[in-house]
Amino acid sequence: MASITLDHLAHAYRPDPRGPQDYQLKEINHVWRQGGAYALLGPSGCGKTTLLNIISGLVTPTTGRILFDGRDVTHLPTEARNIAQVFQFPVVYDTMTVRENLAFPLKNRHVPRADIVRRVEEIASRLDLSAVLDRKAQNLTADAKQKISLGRGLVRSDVAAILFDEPLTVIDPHLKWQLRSSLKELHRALDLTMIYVTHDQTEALTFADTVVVMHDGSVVQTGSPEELFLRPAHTFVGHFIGSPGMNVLPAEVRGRTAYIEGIAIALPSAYPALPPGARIELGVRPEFAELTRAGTGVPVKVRRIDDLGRTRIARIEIAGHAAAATVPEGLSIEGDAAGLKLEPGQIHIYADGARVAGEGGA
Ligand SMILES: Nc1ncnc2c1ncn2[C@@H]1O[C@H](COP(=O)(O)OP(=O)(O)OP(=O)(O)O)[C@@H](O)[C@H]1O
Repeated sequence: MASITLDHLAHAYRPDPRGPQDYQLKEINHVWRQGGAYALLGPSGCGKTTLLNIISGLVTPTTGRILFDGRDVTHLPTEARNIAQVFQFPVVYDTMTVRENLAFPLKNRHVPRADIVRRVEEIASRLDLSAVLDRKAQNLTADAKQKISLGRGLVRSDVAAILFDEPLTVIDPHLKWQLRSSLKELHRALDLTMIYVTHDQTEALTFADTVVVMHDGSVVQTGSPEELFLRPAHTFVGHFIGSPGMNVLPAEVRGRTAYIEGIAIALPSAYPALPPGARIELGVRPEFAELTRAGTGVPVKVRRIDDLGRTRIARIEIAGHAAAATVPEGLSIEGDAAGLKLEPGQIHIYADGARVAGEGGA
């Protein structure tokens, strides 16, 4: 196990980068704490795999350093980094049994036989593979093969970190939730540093204690699932996390009031430090925006109401801008006119996408 430090790390695939636009990974400074459960979350093409490959040694960064427990490994090859990796698609030896597959990484490192037996059985049991331990891998389903790949990643106790690159892509949907919780339990039991790359917020939020959100080659926020939900540092995080995502509306802010096309919304704090000329937006999650009767709160137009089972979500317009709100139990709306009540402490103000802290709040 190790803590992994990314020190002023940046990467451009072209050999002669001329400016920020040439970098697929913009400068990152981050410490992956020893024993932490991390997710690296972001849409396709944001740079997740590039960063993972820099950590594992498959890609050498254009600038910056990578340190394992303070030791500079930037120019060390993968084999010298003691990293385990699990990829999207199974990497198993078909002609070996499940037991032999799981034991392989340990045998290679001359781990004592008794330790191999114990560890293989522990990992097999946690991944529900005990019943097939003596079967050849080739006859197993794609799900079982991917579980073997996960097991091969998890079986070593001496690795600096385990990197998972979208490991549940090929797994049948009904098994996914089960494996997600198995991985979480495995993390608790094995005390290893785990970095889980995904574009799926549910996978990231259920697995990780700390989620690193990437957008367009940059880390836009690092925080607990709760922080990402309650205080999105960037409008992208607000959109990307949550279902539906945060409402982001163009606004003007004067004193403790925001105006959306002239409609006043009271704010809990003032924002004297908003940069002049910046694009100002108000962000509020649908969970903190409640539909009310027409004539109360902010006037809105209701486009439709979606019944999601446990909750109802109204698709609304605020001064012509699309938004979503929660419909409280028992509220019935006649026609398309309604009101909107916002929870003041859950309103955020953004300048050019970045959250601005208010001043003098309650
Ligand atoms: N070998 C390469 N040469 C040039 N550009 C590359 C190379 N590999 C990736 N890129 C580019 O770098 C950017 C980041 O890609 P990367 O694969 O790291 O993103 P990602 O978030 O992992 O996406 P995905 O989930 O689709 O793999 C993309 O614009 C991609 O086209």
